[in-house]
Amino acid sequence: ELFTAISEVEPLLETHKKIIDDLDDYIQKEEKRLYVLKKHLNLYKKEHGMAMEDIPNYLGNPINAFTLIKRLTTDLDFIEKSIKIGTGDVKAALQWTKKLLALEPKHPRARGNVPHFQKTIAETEVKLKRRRRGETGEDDEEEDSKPMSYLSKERKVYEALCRGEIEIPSEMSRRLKCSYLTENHPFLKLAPIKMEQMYIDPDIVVFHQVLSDDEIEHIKDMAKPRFKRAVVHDPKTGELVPAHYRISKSVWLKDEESDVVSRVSRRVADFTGLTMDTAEELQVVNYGIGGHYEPHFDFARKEENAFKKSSGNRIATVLFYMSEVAQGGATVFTELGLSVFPVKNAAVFWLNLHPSGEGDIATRHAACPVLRGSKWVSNKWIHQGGQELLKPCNLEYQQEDVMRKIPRPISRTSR
Ligand SMILES: O=C(O)CCC(=O)C(=O)O
Ligand SMILES: [Fe+2]
Repeated sequence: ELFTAISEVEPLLETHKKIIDDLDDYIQKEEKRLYVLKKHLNLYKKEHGMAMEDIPNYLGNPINAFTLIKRLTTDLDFIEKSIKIGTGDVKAALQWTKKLLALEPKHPRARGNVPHFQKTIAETEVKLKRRRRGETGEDDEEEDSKPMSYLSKERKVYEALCRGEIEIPSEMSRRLKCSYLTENHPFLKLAPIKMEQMYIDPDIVVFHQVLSDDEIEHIKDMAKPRFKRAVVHDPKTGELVPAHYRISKSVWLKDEESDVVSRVSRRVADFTGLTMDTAEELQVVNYGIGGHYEPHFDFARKEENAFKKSSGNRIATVLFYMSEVAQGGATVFTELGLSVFPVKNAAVFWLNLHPSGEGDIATRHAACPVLRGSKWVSNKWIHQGGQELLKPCNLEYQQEDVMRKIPRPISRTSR
């Protein structure tokens, strides 16, 4: 009978409508995705055309060099992701395939697809996790042992400090002084060093004009042919390894290699009042565009093996600025909210350890990415060994992980 037959077909129109809506929705999403991909393709084509017209001129512009690298790394990740989205929602596909198998357990395509979908989901999750870790610059163990909120908060502070958006409290900046350093060595009575306080407790100071242009050129010339990718101490093994969170090239120069290098060491001893007998060699570092060193401590944590073989922990850091940086490249202290922008010929100095010898976690710092230009620094890490008679110690036990209030109250007697 015609009538009954039509009544049974009628509900199919609902399915028909749903298919129209779903297809419509799918096509719209695909069109949007293709539009974004086409936009990227056109940009790639345009930039490539411009680059081929005059390659040295194109790559000589740091913005072009930087965006080329960016297009081939982070942008490509994004493109890959949006192409993958085009192949469907893998999690939903897995769910539907499982439902199909419940009805039709022997369906050969469905059975074959399940492991394939599971593999794709697992791979995507590993990639996401790796990307998250890359952002923090921490390794697995540290990431697991610290709440994510601490690291993401630090990241925000780090980025804001790099942009120069955070100022130290006015109560602190009012107390900061510039002076001539004449103590520590008779030589300084003749040629005092200009000292600028940047922060009080922990004390961070900048010594101005402590390297001459000629000395800088000499050190750079020695370093250039010997540069290697910079490394860090692996917290577990103490071995030196490359790390994604430290991007630069570096080299170590010995005092014996050149009069300039040994003169620099002597000068550090003069203006810090500390012995260089146990100090590390002079490390020279060059950061290109995008080069950086994410937040870290210069001292070894208790659980680390870094300085087991050398004379104690890194009591102090002297960081010489051997260039200005056109844009970016500040040294920032994430616990203090302090940015130090490189000034050529100057050196920034701070103590990494409390008087008790415990690591001072307020000294956590980072080198911001260079946006334009190139950044040259060199540093001298001074160790505890041999400082016993030069630096008064303190029996007060200051635990490494106890965060003292910052800014810390400044005692009257010590200032
Ligand atoms: O380059 C800088 O500004 C800081 C470098 C640094 O923190 C380091 O090498 O340990
Ligand atoms: Fe450092």
